[in-house]
Amino acid sequence: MSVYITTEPANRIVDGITPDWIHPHLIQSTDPIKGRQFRVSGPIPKGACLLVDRPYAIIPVDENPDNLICSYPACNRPARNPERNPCPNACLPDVIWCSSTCRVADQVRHGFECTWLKRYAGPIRSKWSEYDFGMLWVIVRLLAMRHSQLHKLSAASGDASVQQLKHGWEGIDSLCGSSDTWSHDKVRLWSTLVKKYLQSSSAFPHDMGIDRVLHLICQEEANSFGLYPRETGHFPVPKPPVDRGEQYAAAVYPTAAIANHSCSPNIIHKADEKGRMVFTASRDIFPGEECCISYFDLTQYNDLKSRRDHLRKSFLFVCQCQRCVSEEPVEEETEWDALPMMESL
Ligand SMILES: C[S@@+](CC[C@H](N)C(=O)[O-])C[C@H]1O[C@@H](n2cnc3c(N)ncnc32)[C@H](O)[C@@H]1O
Repeated sequence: MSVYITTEPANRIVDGITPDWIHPHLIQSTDPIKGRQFRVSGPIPKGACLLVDRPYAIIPVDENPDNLICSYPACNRPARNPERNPCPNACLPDVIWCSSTCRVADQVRHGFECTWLKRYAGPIRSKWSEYDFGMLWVIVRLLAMRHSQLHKLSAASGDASVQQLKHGWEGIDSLCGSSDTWSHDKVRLWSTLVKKYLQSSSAFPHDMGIDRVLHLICQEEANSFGLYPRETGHFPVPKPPVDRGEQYAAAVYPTAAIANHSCSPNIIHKADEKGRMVFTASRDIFPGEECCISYFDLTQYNDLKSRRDHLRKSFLFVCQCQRCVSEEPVEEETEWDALPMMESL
């Protein structure tokens, strides 16, 4: 196993980003091909928790009412109890709080998305697709969260604990993703959707230009996580294989998004009861090693071609993880002696 020793200080990772828990040995560095990455500066035993990151935006994607989650970001628990509260403005049945306390505490953030949801959710779902609606709603929730953070900052300027809140948006701002990565057709579609539904207006009052919102979509598409009932990333795949189940939510995490993919990951990931993304070491990890998750369910794709094809199609990159690189067919060396001699001119 190759081990890369980094000299970066362990606290570098918290620059501008404040997850709920980050292991002191988890650091951020940069790979020339993959971009930002997680490494460890000290040994990590199997089973250790490396990261607990709060979603900056989360939406339910499952129509099953049992899978709806409380909209208040400080809660985000499954809202299964009979006392759950819908929006008084009836903006969208998927918007629910687990209690009136959460609904009241979430007024500023939800107020930002409520009119937009009421006006556009139905038309977008019927004219475009459920996927397009979900993507736009995540963008609206990212901007709603930013709006509520700015609101809290201005209401309590000078309070150090509140100052930390601004870091969440800085994490979102620094996510990778650009329109060059995506096909012209995709970018044209997103551009149409932005102009039609996400321009600043009385229904959606934000301070960003069309190009910045389009860029935010590119970032969201490259970095959002699906949430599943079971863990992703056990490797080697257990026998018999256990899949991760049906997706129930989608979310964007400012810090967890730094994790690159590997087809032989050393981290398993799963959201906890509050929608927070939890990274756990699936084996001992040595100082200097990169920490990777698996972006897909490893029980579904086995050989090099199917893994790389899936990643190229769904995530638009050619996987350069250790497993893929080691499984690449070795190019046969030309046996010059076996070739007929060429006549020289
Ligand atoms: C969620 S981001 C991960 C963090 C990213 N490296 C950054 O700089 O912010 C996903 C992007 O990282 C890169 N990436 C992740 N895993 C990779 C891998 N196994 N091989 C090549 N590129 C990878 C790809 O550019 C991909 O679009």
